[in-house]
Amino acid sequence: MAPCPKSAKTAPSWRPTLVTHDTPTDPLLTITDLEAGYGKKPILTGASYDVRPGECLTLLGANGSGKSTSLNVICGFVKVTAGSIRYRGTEIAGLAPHRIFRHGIAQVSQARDLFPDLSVEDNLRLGAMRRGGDSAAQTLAGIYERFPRLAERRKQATRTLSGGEQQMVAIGRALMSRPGLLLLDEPSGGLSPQFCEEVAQIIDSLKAEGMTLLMVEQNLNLAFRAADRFIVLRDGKVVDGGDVRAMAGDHDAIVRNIYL
Ligand SMILES: Nc1ncnc2c1ncn2[C@@H]1O[C@H](COP(=O)(O)OP(=O)(O)OP(=O)(O)O)[C@@H](O)[C@H]1O
Repeated sequence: MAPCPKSAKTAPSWRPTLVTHDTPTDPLLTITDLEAGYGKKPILTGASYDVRPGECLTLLGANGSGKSTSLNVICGFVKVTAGSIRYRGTEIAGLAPHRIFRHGIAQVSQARDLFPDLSVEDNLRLGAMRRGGDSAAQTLAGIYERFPRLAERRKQATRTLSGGEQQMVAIGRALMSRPGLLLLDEPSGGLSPQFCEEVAQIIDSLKAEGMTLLMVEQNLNLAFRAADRFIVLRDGKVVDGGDVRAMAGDHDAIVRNIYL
């Protein structure tokens, strides 16, 4: 096992603020009867679920069940054909992606979507576009405290970083916007066991700081370690779900439900 990475143990100066609501139990995100797809091909066919403040909800499901599509719909990259997406009580279904981003939803996509020829710092700064000025500089300092490895490579072209380091840039860039809801699509995808552990520790620290997370993750060890609750998508609908701790480690039952 690789030594514990320094980056995940270092306490950052910036921490996400806990969201505040009129009622503490209000969901942060409420998805109701959501339908979406590509052209005439329906993918989500009436999905309903919510994400509560400060929790990590993991979307599970077989390949092609619509997990990534769900995140892309929430961000406005895939058009909603029916149903509702309410974030902090405001309807965001149908808004353009930049407006949804301004509402405080940031995504780390599977492809990471970094600008390979830009420096690490320039990629990070792009994440602060919804804000600016001194607070962006302060947040950048916090990101470097959280990821010292990126501080060392701040002037380096992003394409020259390892896959794991690029994932840190992608997560760091999303955090630069100080999101109220962070969407993570396969954060451990294609990473070595050492970086998977590092990603798991990053998620642990974000959760400890009160960040709300909606995650798609095929690595079930990571999914169940990070998640408070899970839902299972099948044929574009939610067919199962529950509290991870209540499963008391009986993850096989969930896996059977996903794949059989
Ligand atoms: N841009 C697109 N155009 C057309 N079809 C698409 C597009 N993106 C995804 N699909 C299709 O939508 C379905 C759901 O894809 P999605 O990526 O949401 O699944 P997933 O559950 O995340 O799968 P995986 O676990 O394999 O990543 C798949 O059949 C896929 O081929």
